[in-house]
Amino acid sequence: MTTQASSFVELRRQLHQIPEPGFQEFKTQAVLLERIAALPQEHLEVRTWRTGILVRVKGTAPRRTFGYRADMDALPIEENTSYPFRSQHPGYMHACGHDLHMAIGMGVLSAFAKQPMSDDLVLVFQPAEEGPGGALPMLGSQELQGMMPDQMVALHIAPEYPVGTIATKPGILFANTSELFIDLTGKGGHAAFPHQANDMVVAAAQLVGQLQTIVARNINPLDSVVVTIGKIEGGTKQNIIAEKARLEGTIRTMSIDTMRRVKARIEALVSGLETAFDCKASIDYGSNYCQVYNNPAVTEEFMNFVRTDGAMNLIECTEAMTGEDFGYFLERIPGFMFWLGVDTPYGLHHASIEPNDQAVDPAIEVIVRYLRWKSAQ
Ligand SMILES: CC(=O)N[C@@H](CCC[C@H](N)C(=O)O)C(=O)O
Repeated sequence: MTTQASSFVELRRQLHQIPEPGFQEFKTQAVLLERIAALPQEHLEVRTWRTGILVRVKGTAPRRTFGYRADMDALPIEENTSYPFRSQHPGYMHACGHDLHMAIGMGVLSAFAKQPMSDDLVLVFQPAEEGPGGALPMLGSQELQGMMPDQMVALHIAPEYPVGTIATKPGILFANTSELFIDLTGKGGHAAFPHQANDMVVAAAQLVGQLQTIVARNINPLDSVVVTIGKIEGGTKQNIIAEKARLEGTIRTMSIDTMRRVKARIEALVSGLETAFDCKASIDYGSNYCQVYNNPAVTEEFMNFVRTDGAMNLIECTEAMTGEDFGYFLERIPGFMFWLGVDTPYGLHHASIEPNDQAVDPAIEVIVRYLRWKSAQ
């Protein structure tokens, strides 16, 4: 879609071309800061935190602070879209919609910079959502102190819904997550003498199969768990037995208790593998995100607002096994996250995902109307 782009759609397309991984969003930060500098400055207070940005828009008679968060980082994916504005950074792509999230955030910020509401607004541009997680350290930062919102909102694009759709629910929306890194060390050797070596490619292959038994055999079928291995590395050449292998994955659960159970099973299987293959194994759980829990009262109020407002179609959705470190904001601050329809056949994290950015302007407008309405309460 390249017809008649609004200023915020243009921004989305500009950001789409410069995808950067977590805590390396330098160009992204510079583009956003330049846009912020072009806004009327009299009500703004701008701070940076690492590669993130915090902007307070002072209200006309503030009683509260409303927060809006947009994440900034991209994924290590080689883009395969038909976009004329595709990624200029080989091996990186905005495949999770953070380019749209930031453009919508900038639209919300622009509206209030030009015409503040009575309460304060804090726009949070947050790095490193895909990993290692920017929300938790940002929440503990000096820069956010004194700007802490009383209520938080964020959105995530949803490929499966048409443009003009908002989907959310009270209570749990996204899962608890834990990254998973398993390193295996055996004994390398000549491909022709397997009895003199200890092959970590075979061990890794077995472990991938065994890990699938956790969901199938150890978890109550009425509970929901994901164990995904997204990457395997091992060996150096086709005729050398691999001394080392590494598995990288993620665990998703609906409760902390189940997360503990899954990790205990992984540890038991890995320990068994060490015995079975006479190898050494180590497990690293990387970064962990808490669930995204939508405050029921605030979410229901928002859902009623969207129904009454009538500009967008509201769907009460079910929870998903996605993760989001926005959960850490919601752990401390009442608020909610919602899905925004962008109507594309490819899913999140797919190299061919082409979110329809005609969703950007209606999203800005509904969020601005909602915040003005809330501030008038
Ligand atoms: C919305 C979304 O896709 N979020 C990511 C969050 C990743 C968390 C962490 N790096 C992990 O992989 O566990 C997701 O994959 O759900």
